[in-house]
Amino acid sequence: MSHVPFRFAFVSNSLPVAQTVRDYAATRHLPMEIRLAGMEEALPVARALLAEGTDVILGGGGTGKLLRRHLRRPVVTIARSHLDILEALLKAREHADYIACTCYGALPPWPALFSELLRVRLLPVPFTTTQELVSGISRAVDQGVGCVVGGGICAEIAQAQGCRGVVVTPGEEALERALDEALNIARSQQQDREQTAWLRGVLESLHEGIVGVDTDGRTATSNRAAEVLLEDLLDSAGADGPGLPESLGLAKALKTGRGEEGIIRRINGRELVINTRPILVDGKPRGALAAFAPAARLRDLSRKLKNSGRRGFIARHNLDSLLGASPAMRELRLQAARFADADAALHIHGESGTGKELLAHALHQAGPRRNGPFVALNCGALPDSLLESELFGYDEGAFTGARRGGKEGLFEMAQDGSIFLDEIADISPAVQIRLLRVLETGEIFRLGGDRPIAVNARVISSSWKDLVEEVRSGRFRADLYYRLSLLRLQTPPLRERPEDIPLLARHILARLNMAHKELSPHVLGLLKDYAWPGNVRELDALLRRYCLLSDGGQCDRALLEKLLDDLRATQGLLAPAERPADKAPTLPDGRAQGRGNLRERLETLEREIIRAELEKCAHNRGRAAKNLGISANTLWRKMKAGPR
Ligand SMILES: Nc1ncnc2c1ncn2[C@@H]1O[C@H](COP(=O)(O)OP(=O)(O)OP(=O)(O)O)[C@@H](O)[C@H]1O
Repeated sequence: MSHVPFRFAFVSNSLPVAQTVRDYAATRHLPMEIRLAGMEEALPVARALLAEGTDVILGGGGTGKLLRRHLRRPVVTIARSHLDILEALLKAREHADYIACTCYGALPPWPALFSELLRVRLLPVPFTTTQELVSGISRAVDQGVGCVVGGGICAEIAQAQGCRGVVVTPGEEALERALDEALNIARSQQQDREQTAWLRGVLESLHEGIVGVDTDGRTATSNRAAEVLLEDLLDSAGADGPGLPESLGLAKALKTGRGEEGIIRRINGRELVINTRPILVDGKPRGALAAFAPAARLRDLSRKLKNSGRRGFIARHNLDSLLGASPAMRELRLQAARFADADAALHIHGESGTGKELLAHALHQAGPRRNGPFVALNCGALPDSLLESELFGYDEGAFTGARRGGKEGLFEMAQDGSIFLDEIADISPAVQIRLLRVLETGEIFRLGGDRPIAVNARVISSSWKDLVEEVRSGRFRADLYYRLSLLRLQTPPLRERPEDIPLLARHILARLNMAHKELSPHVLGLLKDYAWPGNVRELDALLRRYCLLSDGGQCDRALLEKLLDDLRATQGLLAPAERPADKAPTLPDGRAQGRGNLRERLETLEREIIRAELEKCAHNRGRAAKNLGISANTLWRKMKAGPR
């Protein structure tokens, strides 16, 4: 027996009819619950059945019609066919030729026809309540009918009044039709339930809040996200909050029959972006839906999307990229981790190549803006006009050749992220003023634009020049300095932490796919002895050169010595004022100034240094060369060159 997953119930006031229905249902293996109830009790009985999980209610002619009128769920009536009525009339004719026939509701057309056909007198007894049925039958009996034909309990009522009664039981055809209909209804209800479950699943899996209202503005549906976003405006049962359809734009969608996209409203203290659409069934409005999300989340998504298409706007390094086990580097990492969270303007001071930019990336990555863009600009590399248009952007027509539609500046691009301004000490007084204004107001004006644009970017700046010194000498505005350096970090020069050199050297070789290249303790010693005015960048460059020129995996000590000598020879090319790393012996000003071009002056200076060192070492060339970190050969060569 195949299992039918539905529950049916037949509500009737007649036991024989109920038995007929149950017997027939059994032949089709359909479970059928039977409830005997008079017309007055039929409705509460049916409601209780539905509440208990009955899928479809069936009722006899009168009861069925009554239930159909009052229940919101479909009800199947087992309507007796004309054949069933004819059969009952034939049975009644055996006993009487004046017969009453009961009819629920309006008078049907068949009594006249059947009366003529069967050559009997028929008296129709219309009723809608048991009371009417009883009094109708009683009147018919008084009028002399010899038999009462009808459904349900009419036979019992007739018998109670001393008259014969014949019940019209539904025949097979009527039963078959009714049970087919009940099955169809149950199946389509199940499909509806499945569809609803899918829809609910879709609704609940959305991050957007969804609220649907009917044409009266009453909430018809909502999801969990809506409850979270609207809080007490929409309680968990989905009841309406005050004016919710208005604030969500639903009232307008209902009124105009048109939806809208991107409505921005502040509801419950939260800025929401709302899309609405009317719900039309057969072209007629049946309600409206609103889908909404917090504006902040949409901005976040759009920023991520923007960033994914913009290479170079992502911080590539984190605090672990900042190598070094020296106490100075450990302390720097610790402080950086703390400052990253502080989310205030931060200035990094340090010599060239000490990792200021790397640190800026790491600060962004470790801070609350890590999901926002990281935009970097070397301020020293650009002329004023270009620097301003890069930083602040420009409006269309700001200057000849300005791009159509204008251009977003880096401050705008860094929205909700960080902007790294390298070589900040080099910006002109004009740019300093503009930058100060941005930091003070949190707004920028594009070049040629008159509309302030709010910007929210953490400013990280850096400089190898000492900004305090720059302020003192009047080259840098003090007010801007204070704005930029609420927090300060200093990257230590490599010569102050020679213990980091082996680690850095191995890391650089590994990055060059040269991890197999050995560095003997002697070579590492040479590296540690060198002053590294160009810091880690210089170490990086030297090792690159070393890898290019040396062959095999062995440590080529001679080559490294030569490369270091070459470095020393070119060291002087950096003017001392621009090379804070170079804390080499200073000489009386007059001699340092010298004469000739820069190279000649530097050579003079170099010879002075060597001479001073030789004097210090009692003209022991080996010791002097060692102290200066060059080979004895180089020292000899440099002395031989003599003054030109
Ligand atoms: N502590 C460190 N660990 C690993 N790599 C480092 C470290 N410091 C610097 N570097 C590397 O050295 C190079 C120079 O670093 P960076 O550009 O950050 O220095 P900088 O101080 O900003 O230099 P400049 O002032 O000249 O712009 C980069 O390749 C960087 O990865």
